Amino acid sequence: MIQFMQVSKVYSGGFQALQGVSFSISAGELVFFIGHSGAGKSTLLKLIAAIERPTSGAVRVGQLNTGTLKRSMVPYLRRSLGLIFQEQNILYDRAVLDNVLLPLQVMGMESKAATARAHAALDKVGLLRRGKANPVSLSGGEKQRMCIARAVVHRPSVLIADEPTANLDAAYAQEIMTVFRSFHQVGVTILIATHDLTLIENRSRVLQLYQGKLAQ
Ligand SMILES: Nc1ncnc2c1ncn2[C@@H]1O[C@H](COP(=O)(O)OP(=O)(O)OP(=O)(O)O)[C@@H](O)[C@H]1O
Repeated sequence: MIQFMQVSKVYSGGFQALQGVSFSISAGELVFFIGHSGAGKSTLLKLIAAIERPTSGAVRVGQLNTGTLKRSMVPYLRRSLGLIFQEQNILYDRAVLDNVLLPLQVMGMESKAATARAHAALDKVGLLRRGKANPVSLSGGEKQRMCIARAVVHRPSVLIADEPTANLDAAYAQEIMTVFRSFHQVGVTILIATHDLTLIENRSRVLQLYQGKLAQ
């Protein structure tokens, strides 16, 4: 359901971040992307979400070609995706619940249904009782779980996380992985870029990037 066909990405300054990358991921897989800093992991995830566009080759997500997708269709693509990127965009002037509600409000969901969904999302990440708290009062691990709740509140079929455990100690990192595994168990496709090899279980699928190319 996610397919990269000979994908290359050259940024406007001329830097080649990805070169001839091809792979496919089936619905319901859990895949880790690893590789050195600057290997192209974030770029690859951004191409899936049409945050960046490929310079050549094709990226398919379901029926959509994200490289050629019209701007007006990008929200439609994003509805099937939950995004957890390093720039977290947490709103510190709003409560945890309101941060999680935001994507549903943007989608125009009616308030009662949206609140029920947001509570359910907070429950899944173990933060139901922190809904009224200000995000400032959350620990690093709790903030990251709030971001996961916000990313899944619209029930995406694919969850994309870029370094979701960066800056977290080992216990918090394992908590975050437990949350991801629980979504994986109910059929969500999970893509995680990480430097932290301890997150990866033996049976997991791992795609390694080296200088913009997929290592074989
Ligand atoms: N918007 C941009 N403009 C120009 N160059 C960029 C841009 N974004 C990323 N790059 C460059 O592309 C290369 C790949 O970056 P990317 O963020 O995809 O790597 P990464 O594997 O995710 O690295 P890290 O693990 O450090 O996050 C880097 O050398 C980076 O400097």
